[in-house]
Amino acid sequence: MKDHYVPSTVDSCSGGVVVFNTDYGQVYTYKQNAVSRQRVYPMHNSSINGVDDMATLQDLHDGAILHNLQLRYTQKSVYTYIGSILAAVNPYQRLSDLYDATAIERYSRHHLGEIPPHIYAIANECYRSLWKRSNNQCVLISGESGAGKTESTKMILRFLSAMSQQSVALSTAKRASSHVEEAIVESSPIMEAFGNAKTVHNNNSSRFGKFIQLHFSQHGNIQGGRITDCILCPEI
Ligand SMILES: Nc1ncnc2c1ncn2[C@@H]1O[C@H](COP(=O)(O)OP(=O)(O)OP(=O)(O)O)[C@@H](O)[C@H]1O
Repeated sequence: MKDHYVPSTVDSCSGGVVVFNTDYGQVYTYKQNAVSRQRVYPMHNSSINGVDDMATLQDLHDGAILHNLQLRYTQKSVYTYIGSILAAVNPYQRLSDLYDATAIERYSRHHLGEIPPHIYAIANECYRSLWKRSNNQCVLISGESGAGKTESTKMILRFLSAMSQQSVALSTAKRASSHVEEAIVESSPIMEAFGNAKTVHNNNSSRFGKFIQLHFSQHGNIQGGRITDCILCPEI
């Protein structure tokens, strides 16, 4: 309906009264003459079945976006594209196999959009674009407190670290192992120990923003990195 569109089915229409059953279990009853084309829209198939790229949704309103995310969430698909942007819904539980070594391997072999949306696909696109575009690449992660930004950052670092180690293994110009990848991945708990706190929104809330820079060699391995803290949140 107009204030907040919700997916519904017409249950009955008789005696001048229309009864809608929403997909979320509510029942709404309206006088038939109050149900106008401005208030009720037919749902497009893309909204009914759900899409993994919301740029292809044919219904363009908040309700369609929220419904698509909800539909995918119930199917344990927490990632959805909006073109080249990734929307992540925090599952608040470990989803088996979603982030393991097999997933890293799989996403490293596919371009963005070829297989289901994933944070690794964004990391892979970023890594490949370093050479494809011969330019620095940047991933911006934003969301409200507890949305999963810190976890997403760690996933990206994990993926890039794996790519780095792979490139070293493949490189003919072998380098002395400096364990720089491990150092970067393992820096997270140390940063969290100093800068995180329990809040009403998040048990492990970062009370500062992070600008993380990684430096890659021409061979594709991480040579070094830098973490700059910013946007300090003093209130807890
Ligand atoms: N992909 C995920 N899979 C499983 N659990 C997750 C995932 N992302 C986040 N979580 C859970 O949600 C909690 C909050 O996530 P996180 O700390 O990343 O949020 P945040 O956006 O960084 O919050 P803040 O802005 O308060 O620091 C995590 O401690 C973890 O338990």
